[in-house]
Amino acid sequence: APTLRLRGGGRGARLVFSCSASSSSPSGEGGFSGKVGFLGLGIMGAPMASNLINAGCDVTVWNRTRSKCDPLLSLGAKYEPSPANVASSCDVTFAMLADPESAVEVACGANGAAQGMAPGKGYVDVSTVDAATSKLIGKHITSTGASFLEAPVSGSKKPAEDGLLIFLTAGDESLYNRVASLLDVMGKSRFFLGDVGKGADMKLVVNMVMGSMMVSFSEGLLLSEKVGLDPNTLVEVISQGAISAPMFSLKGPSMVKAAYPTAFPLKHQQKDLRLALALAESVSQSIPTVAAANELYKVAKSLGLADQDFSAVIEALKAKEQSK
Ligand SMILES: NC(=O)C1=CN([C@@H]2O[C@H](COP(=O)(O)OP(=O)(O)OC[C@H]3O[C@@H](n4cnc5c(N)ncnc54)[C@H](OP(=O)(O)O)[C@@H]3O)[C@@H](O)[C@H]2O)C=CC1
Ligand SMILES: O=CC(=O)O
Repeated sequence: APTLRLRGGGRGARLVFSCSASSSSPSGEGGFSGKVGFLGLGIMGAPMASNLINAGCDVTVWNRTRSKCDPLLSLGAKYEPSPANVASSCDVTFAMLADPESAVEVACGANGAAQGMAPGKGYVDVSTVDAATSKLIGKHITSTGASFLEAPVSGSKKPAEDGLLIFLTAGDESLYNRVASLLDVMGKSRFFLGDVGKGADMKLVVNMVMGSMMVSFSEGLLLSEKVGLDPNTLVEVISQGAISAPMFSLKGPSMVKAAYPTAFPLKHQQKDLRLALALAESVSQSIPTVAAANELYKVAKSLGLADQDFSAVIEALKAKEQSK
């Protein structure tokens, strides 16, 4: 059965954490002793790796764009020139990549992590991908004798910086227990959901709800303005009622000003909706609201908003209005 373990653990730099602590729990969890690799230093990967370094872990990093490693190297990280090199020099390697294609390339491609894997090592993929991709990566990793855990995260740039992510893990439970203290540095809670694929599925279901909520919120903001209400007042009213959500309170004020500082890139939200639609189709479930939302994110991408925050989807609605 799925288990939830809440920890007061990761608070990034605010927590003194020993990577070689040796306490253990009945589930086999203990402090992590060994070297940690981190592949992919984008919006999420960089703060997650920083928190591990600040907690005292021995971290080795790699990123396709080499310059993004520099801030981590300044904090004390080591560098290796390929995912294979990171994996072979570390005990456990995390990967935070953009999408299924990049996650597969980094894990299974030329000089990919699988080439540096061996029995006793572990690979933890924290990217948001679909179950089939995760299973493919898991197969490559475990064929080397290493262990595999998928662990996509819920929570955005700020929770990543604050060590307050929610891990949705599945796969090798021994590896889950082995890296528990590392997950607790980067997150506030963790779920172990069973076989590889269940973490990916959970993440896609959560994000399809989030993507649709953002579209609905956007429609409300525009409609309120059009009928002569102050959209800032709408944000305030929503924040006090049953549909209050941190996402609305956080992003609403800047959306009213047509500002979309990127925390969760719109292109990644659209990727998640695309993958969620395929997941629903695999079990013949109709998700018409998500399908409609996905179309709007696609329009937003075509307007050049792919790298803006996903709240910029409101601009696709505005464009529809203008083309009337
Ligand atoms: N941002 C958010 O709020 C959240 C994001 N996520 C998920 O986490 C993952 C990462 O997101 P985020 O950090 O925001 O994304 P970014 O776009 O900021 O970072 C993507 C990372 O993937 C790397 N990458 C992309 N393509 C390739 C490739 N072909 N080969 C090697 N590396 C590649 C990038 O390298 P380079 O620097 O060279 O471009 C970068 O390190 C995504 O799956 C996203 O859906 C999950 C929760 C929250
Ligand atoms: O995947 C995005 C998030 O905010 O969670």
